[in-house]
Amino acid sequence: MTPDLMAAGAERLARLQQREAERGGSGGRSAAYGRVAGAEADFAHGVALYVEDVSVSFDGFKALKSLSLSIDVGELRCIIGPNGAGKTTMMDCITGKTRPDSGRVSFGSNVDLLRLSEAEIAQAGVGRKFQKPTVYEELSVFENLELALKADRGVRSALFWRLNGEQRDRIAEVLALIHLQHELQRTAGLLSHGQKQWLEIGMLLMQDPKLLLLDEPVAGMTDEETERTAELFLSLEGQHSLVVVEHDMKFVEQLTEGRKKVTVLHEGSVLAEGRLAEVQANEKVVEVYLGR
Ligand SMILES: Nc1ncnc2c1ncn2[C@@H]1O[C@H](COP(=O)(O)OP(=O)(O)OP(=O)(O)O)[C@@H](O)[C@H]1O
Repeated sequence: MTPDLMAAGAERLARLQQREAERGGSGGRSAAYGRVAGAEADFAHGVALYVEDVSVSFDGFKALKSLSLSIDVGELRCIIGPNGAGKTTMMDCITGKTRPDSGRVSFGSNVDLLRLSEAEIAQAGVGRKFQKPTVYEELSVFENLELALKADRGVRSALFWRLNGEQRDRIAEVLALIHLQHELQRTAGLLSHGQKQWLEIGMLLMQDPKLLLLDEPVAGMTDEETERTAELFLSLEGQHSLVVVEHDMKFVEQLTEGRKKVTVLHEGSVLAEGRLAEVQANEKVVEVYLGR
């Protein structure tokens, strides 16, 4: 990128941040990208996330009932289940959007996520991707990734802040991972739906989250985009723990490669866990999915 383009980008970035500051901050949006020291998780036991005995009610309706599951460091876990099973509520509890009535949610063996705010949870290294892409449409692909690095800086320091070589390398690496290396100057609003989803995942990756929660990431994607997304997630496995909530069974099949564990949620708790073929043959699971 030329110095002119960079200066123009920085100005637009500053205007955008100014507008957000005037609106009272971007809340969860910037919170999702800032990273602070303080809540360092301990992964020595090989577990990235523990959800233990979590229950949530909404006006007496039990959305989660003693839900327990754990995700290993570097694991890619698909969570499936019919509509209303509690998948989104579970993610909301992990990310601090919903407070459970009881139970425990811990990041690594030591960070009690129930005591942290949504912003602190993001800062501790838990990234969340909602179903709808939420990139900054008026900024370029590059600027979106740059912003993901700068989000924890004030407007003035963001304006005068320049990327160092390592950060440029990281952006280049992420651009290649999300297949947008040839689109870096393209305005994000002009990208396809699938490309916007990848860009948002790229923005999360800029903060190097230990745990990534992805809610129906391939909804609305073409078959080719879905395939590429599976490749992307498989390439992230090992370096990050990924929890993927998905209804698209072909995609789940690609991700699990015939051997990984899948969790089936139903009526707020775990109905079955095991390899995809095993849970698909499970009578209770078949019953729940009957007619789907
Ligand atoms: N804020 C809320 N107030 C009342 N009920 C809620 C609230 N949020 C979720 N529910 C209910 O809790 C249950 C679980 O919802 P949730 O969205 O977690 O399911 P889900 O598995 O994500 O479903 P889907 O696959 O359709 O997204 C549903 O019956 C839903 O109607």
